[in-house]
Amino acid sequence: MLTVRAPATSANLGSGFDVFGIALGAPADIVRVERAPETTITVTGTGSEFIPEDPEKNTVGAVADALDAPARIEIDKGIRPSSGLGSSAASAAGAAVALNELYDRGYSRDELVPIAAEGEALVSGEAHADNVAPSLLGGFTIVSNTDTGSNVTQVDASLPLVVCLPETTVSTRDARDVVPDQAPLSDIVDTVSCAATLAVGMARNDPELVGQGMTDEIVTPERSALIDGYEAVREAALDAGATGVTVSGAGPGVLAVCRHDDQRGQVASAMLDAFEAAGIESRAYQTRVGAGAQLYRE
Ligand SMILES: Nc1ncnc2c1ncn2[C@@H]1O[C@H](COP(=O)(O)OP(=O)(O)OP(=O)(O)O)[C@@H](O)[C@H]1O
Ligand SMILES: N[C@@H](CCO)C(=O)O
Repeated sequence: MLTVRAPATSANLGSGFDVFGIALGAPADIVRVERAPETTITVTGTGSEFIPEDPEKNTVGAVADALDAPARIEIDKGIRPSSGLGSSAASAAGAAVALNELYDRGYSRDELVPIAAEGEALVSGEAHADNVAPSLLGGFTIVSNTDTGSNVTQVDASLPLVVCLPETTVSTRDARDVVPDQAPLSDIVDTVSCAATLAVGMARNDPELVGQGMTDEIVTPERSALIDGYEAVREAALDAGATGVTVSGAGPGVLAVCRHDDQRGQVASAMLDAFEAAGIESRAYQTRVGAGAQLYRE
């Protein structure tokens, strides 16, 4: 049996809607595979009661199909679904790495990105790759769509992070419905400026530049309105020393970038307290930008 640990991810980072993503050190999904005449799936772990085991409906089923790699697949969920932490993408990325190895398909990690994105198409209606790319490659990723597919640029960034996850859910489908079709040119100019600043910050491991570049006035204001307590949590994290705060992926997770590891405790406490003051239970992960999916043999 082959085992893969596939990390959670945070997409968008404010200014990079559908483009930027980072791998998180924690949490993660564990995906185990062994050859079988047809694909079967079992799901255990956090939120597993909301995840279909039917291969036609689970992201890993789409990946097994795309790789023509039928298998008995066990998913142990460490990442709650509809969290904004790339739960569905982590399973897909883990399955892509595991099945590629199991059937000796020989694809590189870059080549597995569009294959794992087939799973995302199944659940959100679009094969967006901004969660599967960092889960496969680790670090900070930039996904761009071209006529011939998608290109991914990756940087091994290293930054201290806090991700605070309220006990509420937001489905990516619903969160995509509130994204505006058009935006004023001045907002687009500001977003490009922020995105460029953030990318340079990642390349330099500079939390000030990354935090500065996490602002966007087009998508995040609409998305954050779906998260009760968001503004208070954001302000609390900034007051506690975070350099930037934004919605993680489609939400409701909230991502904060910190200057150093020791600061994460106070930022996490501030975010938890602000959610609690809004009457919402939450949990916080004190983590860092992490590595991509890791393969183990048992
Ligand atoms: N292996 C899987 N893991 C998690 N969710 C899955 C999986 N397969 C199918 N799903 C479905 O995908 C949906 C969750 O995906 P959704 O995109 O809303 O949230 P997410 O993956 O946490 O992240 P994000 O907001 O970061 O994209 C749920 O309806 C869930 O049942
Ligand atoms: N970029 C996607 C990622 C979902 O995690 C979105 O924000 O809808």
